[in-house]
Amino acid sequence: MKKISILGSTGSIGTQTLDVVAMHPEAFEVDGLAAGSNTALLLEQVRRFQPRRVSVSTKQLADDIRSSLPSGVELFYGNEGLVEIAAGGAADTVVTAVVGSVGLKSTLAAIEAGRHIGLANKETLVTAGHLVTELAERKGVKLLPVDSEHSAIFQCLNGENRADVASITVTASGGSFRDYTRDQLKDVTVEDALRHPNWSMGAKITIDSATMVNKGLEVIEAHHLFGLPYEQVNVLLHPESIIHSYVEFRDSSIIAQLGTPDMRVPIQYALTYPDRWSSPAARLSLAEIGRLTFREMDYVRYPALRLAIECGKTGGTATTAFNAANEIAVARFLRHEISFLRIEEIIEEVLQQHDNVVKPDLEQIELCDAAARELASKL
Ligand SMILES: NC(=O)C1=CN([C@@H]2O[C@H](COP(=O)(O)OP(=O)(O)OC[C@H]3O[C@@H](n4cnc5c(N)ncnc54)[C@H](OP(=O)(O)O)[C@@H]3O)[C@@H](O)[C@H]2O)C=CC1
Ligand SMILES: CC(=O)[C@@H](O)[C@H](O)COP(=O)(O)O
Ligand SMILES: [Mn+2]
Repeated sequence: MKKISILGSTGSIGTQTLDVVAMHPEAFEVDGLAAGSNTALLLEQVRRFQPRRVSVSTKQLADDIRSSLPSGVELFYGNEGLVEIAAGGAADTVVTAVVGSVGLKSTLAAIEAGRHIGLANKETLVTAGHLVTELAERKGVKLLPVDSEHSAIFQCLNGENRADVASITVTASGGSFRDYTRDQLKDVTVEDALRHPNWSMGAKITIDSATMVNKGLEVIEAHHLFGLPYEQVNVLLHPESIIHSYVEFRDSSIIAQLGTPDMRVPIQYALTYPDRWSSPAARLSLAEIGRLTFREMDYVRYPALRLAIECGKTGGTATTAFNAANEIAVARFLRHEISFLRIEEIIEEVLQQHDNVVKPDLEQIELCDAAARELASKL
């Protein structure tokens, strides 16, 4: 039995992780679940998966559900609660599926405690990639990618010599507005932006996908996960999201990973690596699809992607500021406070005022994150 804990069990990745657990009850045991505020769903998950430890985002929510929990279940709350679920208990693997850099401390705590990480929470690597990867290396902990593109690259690299890698290419669907001109983006609504053509995901990542910030975060995530310089990380538009990403080797061979868009596949692979188990994901029929299409990435149409890659190349706290500004701007867009195009403007304005710290420690990252959030909230 593999014991797993999930940070963000009530979200898109969290619930799909529990789907994978439910498909293999003989193999997985749920040790801990951390949710934000969806206590109704959390209680349902507690009844079904019988974790020993749970957490919610506030003391009030913890007080609200205390009497509904079976006896013996330990209850925590707040950021300390996330850390408790990540590092306490007895999990072998922690799936990091909270959204945003709020996941950083708990991810570091899980690694410190020697837990392998099923890493969905890409913002953690964007905000403090060097801290996470260095600690994982020191602790001998595996960072197993859940993000579909990174899982694809991870699978393509299986058994390969890293020195033979010429480049990796992260594919991008183009998001909800892939066929819109920049002029047409002026009046788009939150509801339009939340309609991703291929994936059903949480609200924040769906907006990130529409601005192409998601691909920027993923380039930075790939740089940290696979230890490659930015010059060896490419992005390619691929509207069908069938080729999840690929690796080109120095002999010109390309190995790609393909599949129908279903996050249960990369989630399960992170939990069963290096083994492959059966999955209910729809089988891919290339004959039925007939044609896959690709387009050169357009960095003028998607300026936030260019900006993210520039921040990655700058290094230090530039990516921390980028991520924090984006988190605030997306939250404001989702609350209908700003327009869609204002998201990338706010990121750019925050970066213009950012004083970069090279090789920051955790405290410097937290300070930078807070400052960028404050500014992005005011702009
Ligand atoms: N969805 C997808 O297909 C993919 C997602 N990812 C990444 O995975 C991560 C999760 O995304 P997704 O599942 O879509 O997001 P969702 O918004 O669907 O879920 C987020 C989860 O985090 C919880 N949460 C939010 N804030 C807190 C907090 N302060 N304390 C504790 N828990 C909190 C939410 O709880 P509650 O709902 O109870 O408030 C929820 O369980 C993101 O980093 C995303 O970029 C990567 C690849 C694909
Ligand atoms: C499922 C997944 O991994 C998402 O990150 C997805 O890739 C979003 O798609 P695009 O950002 O390519 O639109
Ligand atoms: Mn992805």
